[in-house]
Amino acid sequence: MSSSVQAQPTRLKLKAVYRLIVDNFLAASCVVALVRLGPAELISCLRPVHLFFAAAAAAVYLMLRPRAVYLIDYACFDTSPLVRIPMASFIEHTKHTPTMSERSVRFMSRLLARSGLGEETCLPEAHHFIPTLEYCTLENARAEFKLVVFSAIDDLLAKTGVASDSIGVLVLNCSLFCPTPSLVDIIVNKYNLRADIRSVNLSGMGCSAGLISVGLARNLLQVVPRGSRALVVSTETMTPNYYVGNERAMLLPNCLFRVGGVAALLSTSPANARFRLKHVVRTFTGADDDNAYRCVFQEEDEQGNVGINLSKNLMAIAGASLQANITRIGPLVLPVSEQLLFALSFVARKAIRGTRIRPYIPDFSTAFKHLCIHAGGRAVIDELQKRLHLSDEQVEASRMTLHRFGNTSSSSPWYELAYMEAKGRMRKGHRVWMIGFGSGFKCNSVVWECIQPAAGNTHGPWSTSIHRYPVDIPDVLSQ
Ligand SMILES: CC(C)(COP(=O)(O)OP(=O)(O)OC[C@H]1O[C@@H](n2cnc3c(N)ncnc32)[C@H](O)[C@@H]1OP(=O)(O)O)[C@@H](O)C(=O)NCCC(=O)NCCSC(=O)CC(=O)O
Repeated sequence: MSSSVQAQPTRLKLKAVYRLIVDNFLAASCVVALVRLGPAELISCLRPVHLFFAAAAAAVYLMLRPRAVYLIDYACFDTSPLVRIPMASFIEHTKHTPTMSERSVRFMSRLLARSGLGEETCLPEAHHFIPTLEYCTLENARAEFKLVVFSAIDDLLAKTGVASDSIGVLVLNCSLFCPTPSLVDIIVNKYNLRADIRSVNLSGMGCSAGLISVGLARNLLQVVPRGSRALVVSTETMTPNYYVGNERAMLLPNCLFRVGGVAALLSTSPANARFRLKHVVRTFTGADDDNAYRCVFQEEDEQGNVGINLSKNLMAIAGASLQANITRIGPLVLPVSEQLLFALSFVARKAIRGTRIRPYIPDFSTAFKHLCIHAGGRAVIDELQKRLHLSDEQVEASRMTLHRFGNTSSSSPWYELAYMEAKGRMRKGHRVWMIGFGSGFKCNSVVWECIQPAAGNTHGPWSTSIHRYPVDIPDVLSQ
């Protein structure tokens, strides 16, 4: 025991030296070569043709490279205490739902105690009435959507001082509510947006769609006039999604999903921008794997009650899809030293079959300062923490967001970003990794680099509660 504790600092020191050497190898070799050549010899080596090709290559690169995209700002829906659902109220409420058995009520009560959700998460107004299903109307669903999304957009426009008629692109994702006219039409109508706006409404794409929206907005910004603005809205409308049957896998979403939403403003102009978009990486594992495809599945139970069936395999599938995602994002973000170790372990595992060489898990703290992992559920965060060898601090924003807001679907990484900012932990140059998971099965990543941290925690979803966080979250709440 004591020798392993002593070995730990030595190993860390050795790793630091290894990184220093490997990560600076190329730069150091260039400097040595230049010093050995000397300036006179260097100039004599250069011919006009070299300069011509260098200038031509630079010109082609400048013309063809994609435009940089910036995040001007974002605003998360600040959930109102009026629609708060303490656990006791939730359980009391389900007891009055005649189609739910006593066994189901006990099951949900047990799940809630272990879910990692706190007492301040919010459900839409309709879910506070009995019998709930009678209030889950189209009109109430639209009202919930408008409350969440208009509040977030109003905050965003007020924060940025941007006029709504300067928005040229609108991308919205909401998985389970897809009325006609569409949700983007509701926004265009309310804010009197331009007649030539390029608008896209994504539905049925699950919790990872918020990051798909960011990627889509980035792509659309490449083909509209330079400096245009894109409004990205991510939300889930809970009103029509109250499951009243007794299938355990379909009762789970009732316990986990809560109200939330975000509006974010992107642009190809860096003016007043707070973050720069570095990478968007999408991976999809549902093509040849029915388990992955079906692991978040909307369906009817035997009594015809519609709900979302969450498979018990979800954690394993999320882990595998994360593996696919980091294999693609790793080379884009990790320093050479980490990539080399990853490649060596990969080759060793392939070459020496039958031996138990564990795959090398890169140290992502060398690439990112902050992680925003979709707050899908306690077990999902546990799985990711284990897979990526993350510290408690690295998953703090995710656990605290789950505790304070519940699983708000595609907007959850934004509540986590807001958490980090409200804590005053963001600095210029810090890199943020947002990871989203969702039905399909998809794992998507977005990387931001901070240009300008938030001025303070006077406004936003955490403004009234951040002083109470982080909180200790026991495995099981005493009941
Ligand atoms: C709900 C939990 C907090 C419960 O934690 P526990 O430590 O108690 O876990 P556990 O596995 O022992 O589960 C407790 C009891 O619930 C049952 N149970 C758990 N998961 C179940 C499931 N999917 N279907 C049916 N039953 C299930 C177990 O059998 C057990 O019952 P018994 O005790 O009788 O044996 C955790 O399982 C969790 O976080 N699960 C992940 C939730 C999830 O899938 N989130 C992703 C949402 S989808 C998403 O975010 C993306 C998208 O929608 O696109």
